[in-house]
Amino acid sequence: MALMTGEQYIESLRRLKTRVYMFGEQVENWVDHPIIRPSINSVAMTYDLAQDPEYADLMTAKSSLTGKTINRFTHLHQSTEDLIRKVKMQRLLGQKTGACFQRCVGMDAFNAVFSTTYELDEAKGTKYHENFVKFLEMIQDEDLVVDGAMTDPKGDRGKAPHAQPDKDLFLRIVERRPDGIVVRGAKAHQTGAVNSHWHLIMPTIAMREADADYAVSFACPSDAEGLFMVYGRQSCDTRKLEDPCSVDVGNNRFGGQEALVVFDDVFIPNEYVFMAGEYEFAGMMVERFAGYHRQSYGGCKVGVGDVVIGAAALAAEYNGAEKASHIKDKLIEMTHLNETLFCCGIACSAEGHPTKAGNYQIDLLLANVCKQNVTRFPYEIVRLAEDIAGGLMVTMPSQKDFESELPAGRGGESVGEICRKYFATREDVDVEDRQKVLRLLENLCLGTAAVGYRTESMHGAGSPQAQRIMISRQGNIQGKKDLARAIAGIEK
Ligand SMILES: Cc1cc2nc3c(=O)[nH]c(=O)nc-3n(C[C@H](O)[C@H](O)[C@H](O)COP(=O)(O)OP(=O)(O)OC[C@H]3O[C@@H](n4cnc5c(N)ncnc54)[C@H](O)[C@@H]3O)c2cc1C
Repeated sequence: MALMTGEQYIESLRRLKTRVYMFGEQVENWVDHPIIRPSINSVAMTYDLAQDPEYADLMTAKSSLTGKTINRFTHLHQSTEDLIRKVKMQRLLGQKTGACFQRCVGMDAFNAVFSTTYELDEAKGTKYHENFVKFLEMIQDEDLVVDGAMTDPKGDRGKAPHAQPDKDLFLRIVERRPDGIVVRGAKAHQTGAVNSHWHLIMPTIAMREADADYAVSFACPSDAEGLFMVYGRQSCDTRKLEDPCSVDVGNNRFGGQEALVVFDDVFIPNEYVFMAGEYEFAGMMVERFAGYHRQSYGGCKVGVGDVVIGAAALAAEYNGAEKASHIKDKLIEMTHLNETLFCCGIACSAEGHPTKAGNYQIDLLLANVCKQNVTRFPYEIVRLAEDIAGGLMVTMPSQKDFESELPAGRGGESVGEICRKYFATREDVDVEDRQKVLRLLENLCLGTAAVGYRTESMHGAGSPQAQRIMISRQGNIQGKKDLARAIAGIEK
């Protein structure tokens, strides 16, 4: 199989025996569950767009491993052009779904594990790179989705993994066998975990010798024995249970998803192990994955930002306020912020360079600057969108009220007629269209999609301080002091 369709992807999930819990119960048919399905639809879009000749250049690539045409989400970047196409592909997906489409974390993990295992083997004489290449060839050939799993629960943030009172708060090796390892622990906040075929696990922080059992990287199928997931709630998620087709949901087709992934003594055969105790290389893997993922946000958040800006512009138009100079200026500001993020995504890609293993890596300083801006600008874009939208975005009666035929008015007008009368704006604007756009904005600013657009912008790929540490390391203040000395005529 070269490229799957969205429908084939959804059918492939039905064949997995993935164990999922939600609201305290095991979910049997999670593929069709109204809360989960929109996130599956978002991933399906990564398949459907790859089938469309219009997007072939962005969505597909020639595999550096097999020479076959593959989905770009499984590709090892071969050039700065590849890195740029990745960011453009992510913007496209954000525009088409208005949500998190979840497949980026796996792609970022592939590229980080590929280059790190190469250098690890070079230093230690191990065979992890060979293992990883075989694994990735299978993923590319079968066009599978892989959860990129880095974040451990971490317990007491002031203590190293081995010093935690509960040793499972960082994922670790609990047994070494001749044919593989047994792992125990969990990965938290895992994007797209439930609808992934495989998980690619990486350590969450740089480690010392005492943490060697925690320096572990491996791949594992979603339905492995001992693996299960607890689905994460999102704001307003149960609206999908009330009626998945209601205008109140805001985005009926697409969404994102996170879960706690638990490894309750899972056996990993040697062929899927990519690091097992080489703690000196944990930091390299973390830094590379984080770098790629910080680049990613210069694409996906920008695409969703395009939808926020478009919705705000429509809300202004429906209100009859679109010609006001301050509204125009606010839309300009939103666009300026959004395009600044895109500039950062493109810049760190254009300044990329090859790794020893041959795939391309982004410029680390610029990727961290990109993500640092992402921790701020979507919040300002959302603030301006809420300003333009007006209060009805959060006070609007339900779709059921708009449809109610219950007489309420003096003259027998129904609740629905009353709602349509008082929430009408321009004569040529359908009240339902106004409802739809305000609910979409609510979804993006405060509802299920805000998980991806706001809080993931803050913490995903690392909280803001993590980028500031990298910026301080990469910023070359010493070199800048030399420049100043030279211009000022100060001798060293
Ligand atoms: C929507 C969403 C999707 C995500 N998807 C994924 C995914 O697919 N894969 C994945 O691996 N991860 C994922 N993450 C996890 C993300 O990388 C983490 O949220 C992030 O690294 C922060 O970790 P935390 O949430 O545990 O926050 P915390 O570690 O609790 O951080 C909270 C605050 O405490 C500070 N802090 C924490 N520890 C220290 C310390 N030792 N010293 C000083 N300050 C400290 C932080 O800087 C921050 O300000 C996702 C997160 C979100 C919100």
